[in-house]
Amino acid sequence: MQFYKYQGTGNDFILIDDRTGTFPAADQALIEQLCHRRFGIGADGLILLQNDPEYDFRMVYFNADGAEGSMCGNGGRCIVRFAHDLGLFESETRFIAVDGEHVAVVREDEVFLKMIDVNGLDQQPQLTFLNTGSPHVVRFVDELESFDVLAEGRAIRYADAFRPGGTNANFAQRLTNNTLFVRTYERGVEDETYSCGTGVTAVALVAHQQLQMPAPVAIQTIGGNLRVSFETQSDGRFENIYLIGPAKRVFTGEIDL
Ligand SMILES: N[C@@H](CCC[C@H](N)C(=O)O)C(=O)O
Repeated sequence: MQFYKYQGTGNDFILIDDRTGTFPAADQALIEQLCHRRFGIGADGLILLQNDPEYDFRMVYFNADGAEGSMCGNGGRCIVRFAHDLGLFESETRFIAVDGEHVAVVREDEVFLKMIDVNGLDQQPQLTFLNTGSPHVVRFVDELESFDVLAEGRAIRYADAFRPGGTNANFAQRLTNNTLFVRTYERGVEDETYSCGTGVTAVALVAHQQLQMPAPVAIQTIGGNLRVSFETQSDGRFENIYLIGPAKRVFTGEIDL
């Protein structure tokens, strides 16, 4: 079976053209092994591109632990680039994912991915919880470079308050008027990743609400730079949220099943 490796700001994924619907998607051990960085191809997740009667394609996303995940923003940008590389659309596409419909535009190196609307933020002492397609905690810290994202992220990810599903955990530091540095502990990878698309989206919305940061918010991650644009409604809702940044094919190969 042929696979394609893509990355979006260092969040890396195995992409499979599963328009035949023959990939063994229920085999969690296989997906975990393919994502393993010693025994497999190595990736933060695996994504199937499947047919859908009403959309250009369907995105099915699995975390590196082999379980089906909630929405992946960087993976969404990568599958849009993949579908574009396969010739499924010219510049604008409409696809369906676990959290609903998405539209996206490819413009040179960048993919502009429309995210789901966000209804509100749950402000708790020292942190904020919200769902941008995946569940995210946002916490602002000083000295993010030297912050222990693994230990602090894991503690939030498994905290009683977020059981049973758990949450992803993002740590952010303001750099300029509209720029943030963000590091993320990802549920399902159970480690810090180089970037998390739904995570930086969550951070941008919280930064707008709590730090009055203007849109678009620019985000630096370990793996590169992203932008998040959005519109705010008087009732506190966020609409027309776009995650913007590069997504690239890295290599392709054969899986021995
Ligand atoms: N890397 C992703 C987030 C993927 C979802 C997450 N790990 C989960 O299932 O909670 C992104 O770019 O959004």
